[in-house]
Amino acid sequence: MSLELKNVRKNYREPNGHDLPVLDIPHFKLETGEQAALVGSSGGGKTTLLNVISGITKPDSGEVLIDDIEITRLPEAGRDRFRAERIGFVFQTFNLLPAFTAFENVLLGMSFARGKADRAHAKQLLESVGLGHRLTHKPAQLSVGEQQRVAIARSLANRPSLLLADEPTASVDPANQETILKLIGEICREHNVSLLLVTHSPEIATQFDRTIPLQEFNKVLQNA
Ligand SMILES: Nc1ncnc2c1ncn2[C@@H]1O[C@H](COP(=O)(O)OP(=O)(O)OP(=O)(O)O)[C@@H](O)[C@H]1O
Repeated sequence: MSLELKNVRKNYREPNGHDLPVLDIPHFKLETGEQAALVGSSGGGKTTLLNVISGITKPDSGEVLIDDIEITRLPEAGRDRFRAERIGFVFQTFNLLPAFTAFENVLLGMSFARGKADRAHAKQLLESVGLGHRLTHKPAQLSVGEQQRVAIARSLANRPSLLLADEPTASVDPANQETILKLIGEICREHNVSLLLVTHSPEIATQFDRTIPLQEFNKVLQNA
């Protein structure tokens, strides 16, 4: 899946009524199958950018094109459907459902968009993140690194073509960070998924094909 942003701007309204510019992106492109890490400091607009790309937040102006479909033109329900069917997410806090097993968490990730759960695919995903022997464990019975691996398996449950990862190793201890990053990279390659990862850590970013400082293409940060 290719992703392109053109002249995307987003301001927030501050409690005092002033506008707070967060994004002003003349152009950004992620090619099909590419893996890129965006690096930016806290408050630089990383989460806002991911929300704009996935259609959760509408920019004030500009275009977001995914495989040449202008998602910024879709109505909210259309953006929700597009996101559910085509985009996977990995979060800093894993957002697993505590009452369900690893296997059920992955199954639940797929049922919303596709209408039917593919049990064999869920099992295969958990096996490919090294958790074939932990299918019936609940999140509290898994280590933190294993929980993140379940979340990675779940993020690909709907066979998305773009994976957005927001600080995916922030809750994982340093020894496991590299393993998790490698795993995300490998599983995206294996399933032909484009990857956009955001992080505040330049060290994490260097592990990907392309490292892009947010300030390089977000003019708000250049003018700050
Ligand atoms: N709904 C909102 N209303 C007003 N201001 C907001 C809103 N959401 C975010 N902001 C502000 O916009 C800026 C960018 O926020 P954002 O969450 O995108 O940054 P970030 O780079 O993801 O930060 P962090 O790494 O700390 O999570 C911050 O200064 C934040 O305070």
